Amino acid sequence: MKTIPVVLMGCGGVGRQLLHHIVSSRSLHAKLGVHLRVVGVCDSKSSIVVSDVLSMELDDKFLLELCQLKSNGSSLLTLSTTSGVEYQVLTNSDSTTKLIDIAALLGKSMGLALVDCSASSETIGVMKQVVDLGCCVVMANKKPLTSTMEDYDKLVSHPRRIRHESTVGAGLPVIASLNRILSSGDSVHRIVGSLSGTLGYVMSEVGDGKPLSQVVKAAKNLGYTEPDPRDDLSGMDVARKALILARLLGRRINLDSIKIESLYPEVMGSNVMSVEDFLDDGLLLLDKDIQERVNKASLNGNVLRYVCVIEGSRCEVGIQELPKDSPLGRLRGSDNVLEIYSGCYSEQPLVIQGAGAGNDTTAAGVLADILDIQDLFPEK
Ligand SMILES: NC(=O)C1=CN([C@@H]2O[C@H](COP(=O)(O)OP(=O)(O)OC[C@H]3O[C@@H](n4cnc5c(N)ncnc54)[C@H](OP(=O)(O)O)[C@@H]3O)[C@@H](O)[C@H]2O)C=CC1
Ligand SMILES: N[C@@H](CC=O)C(=O)O
Repeated sequence: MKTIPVVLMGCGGVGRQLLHHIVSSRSLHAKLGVHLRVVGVCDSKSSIVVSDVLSMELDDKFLLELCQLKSNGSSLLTLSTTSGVEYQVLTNSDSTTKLIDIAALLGKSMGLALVDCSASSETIGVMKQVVDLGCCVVMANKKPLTSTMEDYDKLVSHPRRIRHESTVGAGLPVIASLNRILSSGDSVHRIVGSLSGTLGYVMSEVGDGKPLSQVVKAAKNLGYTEPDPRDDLSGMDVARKALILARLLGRRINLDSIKIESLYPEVMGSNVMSVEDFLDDGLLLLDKDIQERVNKASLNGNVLRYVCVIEGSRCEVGIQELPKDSPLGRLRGSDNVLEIYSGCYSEQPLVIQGAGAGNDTTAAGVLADILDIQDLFPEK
């Protein structure tokens, strides 16, 4: 039996769903000869860590209680459990030091998978250090890989120990497929796709005549959006995915090299209004403009789609008018589609399509990534 010690950073929609998947997959994992031993869980303010990371785990009862607490909107600091687990609660200032200590201890013995299901840039420092300490990192969070080239180079310096399938297309096998193509020596010359579950859903719903202000709220309730939906509507979340793909193709570029079209003006930015004000008031002001664009496209037999194009030195994300019956035009709901053109796929692209957002599919992608690195962990 292999045991994979896991520390989870972020127990929001995706992180909690991951813990649920881990708990409900116990018997499957036992058959596969692997056990995921969760030794720590962190939120934005604190961390909970077992007293002895070499031998103990946060048991399933504890993990489910923790999920319940977080889904009620409480901080980990307020957890009181009926499970008998011995654990420590650390505040933010002590959490980083503790995580590094754990990584130093486990990295050279039984290994550690540090899983980033936060939406924060604050995790980058600790992620880089644990990589140096011989640990594995698994990410749903796009921010570490879209930081500076220096941060990126450090994070990917041990490719076998990093997995980030869910950063692009949620649970879809985008990164794995691209890595397979690239490792065979095939060269990818064009990627075009619809890479946002939120914007895919928004575009197909406003195309059906629903107001933007209504469908963005629905996308948030369905778990498709980033914590602040403006990260989706600004195009920034798609730009991050484009950057991750472009860097995978070997382009040494940063976010500021990407042409990005925003669906809202700067006066509705996060430095001007709160998320609540944007959702309640700001969005209403955008309804008319988007509906006019939808109607104009419709007169030409077209629909609006938010498209990512990576080709040569071109890397851009924005709204395009496309024929209703094109692969992107036919997309519905939160589905993503990605067309990859390469030497082997030159006339007809390799196409990857399916649900591209949602806590369930994203967490499933993260869990599959953790299992994918099991060979790096010793048999017990
Ligand atoms: N939802 C989806 O469809 C997809 C999401 N993703 C990515 O998954 C990630 C998580 O998304 P989601 O679960 O929806 O986001 P949520 O906002 O629901 O959860 C984020 C969690 O991260 C915690 N957090 C914030 N800062 C830190 C920090 N510095 N250290 C540790 N934890 C921290 C938050 O803590 P607190 O509870 O205290 O606020 C919260 O628990 C995002 O990066 C997103 O881009 C990727 C693909 C698809
Ligand atoms: N907010 C993102 C979630 C996945 O990355 C999206 O809508 O695609």
